[in-house]
Amino acid sequence: MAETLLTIRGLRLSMQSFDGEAKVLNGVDLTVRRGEIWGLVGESGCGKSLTGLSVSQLLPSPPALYRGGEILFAGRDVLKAGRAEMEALRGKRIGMIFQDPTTNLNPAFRVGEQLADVALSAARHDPAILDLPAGANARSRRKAAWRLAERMLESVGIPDPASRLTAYPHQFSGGMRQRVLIAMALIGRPDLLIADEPTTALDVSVQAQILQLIKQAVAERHMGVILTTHNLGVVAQTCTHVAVMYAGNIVESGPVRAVIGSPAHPYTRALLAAIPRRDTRRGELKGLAGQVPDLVDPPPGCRFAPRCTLALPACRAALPAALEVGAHHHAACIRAHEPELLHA
Ligand SMILES: Nc1ncnc2c1ncn2[C@@H]1O[C@H](COP(=O)(O)OP(=O)(O)OP(=O)(O)O)[C@@H](O)[C@H]1O
Repeated sequence: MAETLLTIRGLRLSMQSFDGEAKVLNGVDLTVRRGEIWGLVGESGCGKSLTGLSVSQLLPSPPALYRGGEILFAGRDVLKAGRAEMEALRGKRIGMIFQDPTTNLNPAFRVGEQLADVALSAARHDPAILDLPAGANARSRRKAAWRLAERMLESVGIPDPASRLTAYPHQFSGGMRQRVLIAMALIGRPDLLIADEPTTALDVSVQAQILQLIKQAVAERHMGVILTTHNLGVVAQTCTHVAVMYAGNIVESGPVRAVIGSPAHPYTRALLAAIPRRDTRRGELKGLAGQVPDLVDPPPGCRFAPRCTLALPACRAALPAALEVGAHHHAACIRAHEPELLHA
């Protein structure tokens, strides 16, 4: 089995708000190995982004308050890592791509400068990135970083990369800016890539190209990826594994084929049933009946129980444990072993 990169165990996170403490992650467990692309999927507000932001430790505290659990990466619990250590991990071993490329590129600087800066910062932790002899001076380091930036732009399919390095972000289309951000996230050769809704703002054909780039990067570099998305079509097309989140819990997880082909949790089944067949953005989640619960005062036991047509009194008594329903396939539902019922 491939090397484990990330283990999240029992992660509990609260966010302070005017109404009180919202219990936004309620014991999240997730393991990512090299070569795996994990889709984190679920309705808006279920905790997908906060899971990714917790791994990269990008949430200010307050409002974020970690109430338990651990996030093991590179032999370290990142919840206990200091600021400098986290900056080193983010610069080098964890790459990140976010939904809106405009907010992550500085409009005042040329794209090449921004890429070269990231390369130089990553090279502080891994000098091999610049492929220079030891003791190279600052000028040669800057030149090498610029050359690397050009190669990275080329690798993400930006035509005429040498001249594009001197352009400003506003001179790129949305899809091209997202490619630049992928280049930026990959330039430090990360082991883990966290891509938070990387294609939501893009049109369907550009979306497919960007997802293909992520798949290609995984094949070439053998990274692990966490990809958050509302779109089960994106998961089916891109991911090797999927974790379905509901109100701060992973309710079902496993290989994509198993989860989408034989969903064992009523929430996963409801999500799949809610995909409109003729939608051009196939796989986009539409609203389900009922609402995601208030997380300041969440329902006891299974948080999906108030919306679940199969709920029993026992579902409201305790948070259900994840049951194995197939090879590496788990569902946190006390009725997960009742296939006749679930497939009724
Ligand atoms: N800065 C914050 N302060 C208070 N609550 C927050 C903050 N950020 C997120 N939350 C709450 O935490 C919960 C989970 O948010 P998160 O952004 O992880 O959801 P998500 O599944 O990524 O949703 P989306 O798909 O809309 O991005 C939501 O109820 C949200 O309102």
